[in-house]
Amino acid sequence: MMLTGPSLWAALLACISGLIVLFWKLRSTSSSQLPPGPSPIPILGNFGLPKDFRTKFIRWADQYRDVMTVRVLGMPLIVLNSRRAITEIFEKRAASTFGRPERVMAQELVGLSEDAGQTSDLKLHREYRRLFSLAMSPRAVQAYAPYQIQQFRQVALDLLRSPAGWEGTMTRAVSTIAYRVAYGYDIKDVDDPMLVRANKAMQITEKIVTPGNFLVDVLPFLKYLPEWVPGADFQRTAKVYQAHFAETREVPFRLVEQAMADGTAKPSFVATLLEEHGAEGGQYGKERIMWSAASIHTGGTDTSAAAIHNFLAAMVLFPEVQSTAQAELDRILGKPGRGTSPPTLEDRERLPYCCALLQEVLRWQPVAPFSLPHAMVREEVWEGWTLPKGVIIFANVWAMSRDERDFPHADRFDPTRYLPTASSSSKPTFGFGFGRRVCPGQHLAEATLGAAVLTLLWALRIELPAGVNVEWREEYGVNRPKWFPIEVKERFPGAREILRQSLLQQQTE
Ligand code: HEM
Repeated sequence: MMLTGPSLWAALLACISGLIVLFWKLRSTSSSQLPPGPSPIPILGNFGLPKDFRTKFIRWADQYRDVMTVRVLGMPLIVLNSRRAITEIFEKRAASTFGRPERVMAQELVGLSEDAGQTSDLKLHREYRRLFSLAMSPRAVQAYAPYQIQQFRQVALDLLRSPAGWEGTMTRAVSTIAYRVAYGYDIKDVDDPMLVRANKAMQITEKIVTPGNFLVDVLPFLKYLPEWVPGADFQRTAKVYQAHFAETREVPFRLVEQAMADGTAKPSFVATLLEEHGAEGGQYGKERIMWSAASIHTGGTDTSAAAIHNFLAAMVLFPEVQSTAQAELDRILGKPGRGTSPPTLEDRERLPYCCALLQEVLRWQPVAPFSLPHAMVREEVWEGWTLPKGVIIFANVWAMSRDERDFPHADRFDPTRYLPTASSSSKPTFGFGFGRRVCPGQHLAEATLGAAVLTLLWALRIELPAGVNVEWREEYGVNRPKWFPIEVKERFPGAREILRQSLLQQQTE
């Protein structure tokens, strides 16, 4: 918490008033018909941060079925446990469930209420979604395919040289893709100030959206304290953060403007929108374009990197799946060797097993096991249960990914579940969220994952050293494995040389 030093009177008063507000809210919500749920542990609620919280959420989903209420610090949270509830509540009642939770520090004080992923302002959110649908459509993202492929050819070479560095190598590749897509900017290396600034912005975001880091989120009226009051140092911190976010948005945007003026701009999200709507951004204005471009790095980096880390874990834990995918590559593209070229994203449509493998990565270890929280913007009643205005509501994606009715032997990594057959067309995919908030970067993300899957499987054989276990981080947010050692070999003699040559050739094109 950022309340330190001689803040004590203010804090004490704040705490007492806060508790009154909390209990008042609690009383008023508990009098309505909330969905059933596990009995709350007084004050702490259901989240004593149990080690096995995922198992708990599966058990609760079995017990309470479609929709349940869990309580954190006595406050109710609604959880949707089934596809039926998601269709009925997140999709059919999307206008009521599209909000985001209120976060005083992040949104009001740091100013992220204008952020595409955080705003609950209907008009603003619509504008962002229109910008994304223009410049992130399946067609628009095709322009970035060569660059995505190029990045993963480099990743394959880096893995051969330094397998232990896989986490950083893959994360750097997706950050680089994000900057190229957003601004046409090529990140030079890990010390590139553009990347350092963006990574710091991501760290700040994580800090300010994590519940419990700032007392002002629990006791919102503290936001009225002027910054000179002892203990109100969060006000100064908020200003520093706000300035950092503004710089992160503005510096690369100005570079695109300059490059467009010089006639040297590369294709990018910002360049596309400024070309389409004029230098001032037309009906949207520059500000909206600036904010939406910034969310490509914030929304797309950690998530895409985690999905690729999960892919790597699947390949070493299920080597027979790795072999089957490689057999498909060889059958369709021809035996690799001298005179052949690595796959491109256009090959995806001829490679159903590799595409199914990608979907299975997102099911087997969903990147966001509880998706992102939405908030009710108005009250709804569903099957007799009240979903009150203002309440946080989220999807139990983890339990759905482990539902044996949809996915027999759900812990097994089995791409055949998603092969294009009559029965697989009804298999749920839920890795990218729901309703009006569904991830606008899905097509870009799938192409990035596709580039990783095709390139790495074509060039490399990746294995787990004997006796090594793969474990997952027990976090509520992004789901990814802990670091583990890997062994990486060329899958055929000359793979390294072909990758190098293809990169040289791409540079001259
Ligand atoms: C494998 C990679 C990715 C995964 C698994 C993923 C997943 C998600 C999920 C679960 C949500 C929340 C949806 C909801 O609230 O219902 C989301 C939202 C979002 N994602 Fe992604 N995402 C990925 C990549 C990307 C990329 C590449 C971008 C770049 C444009 C992006 C931009 C966003 C934005 C801006 C939002 C907020 C949308 C809104 O609130 O309206 N994501 N994503």
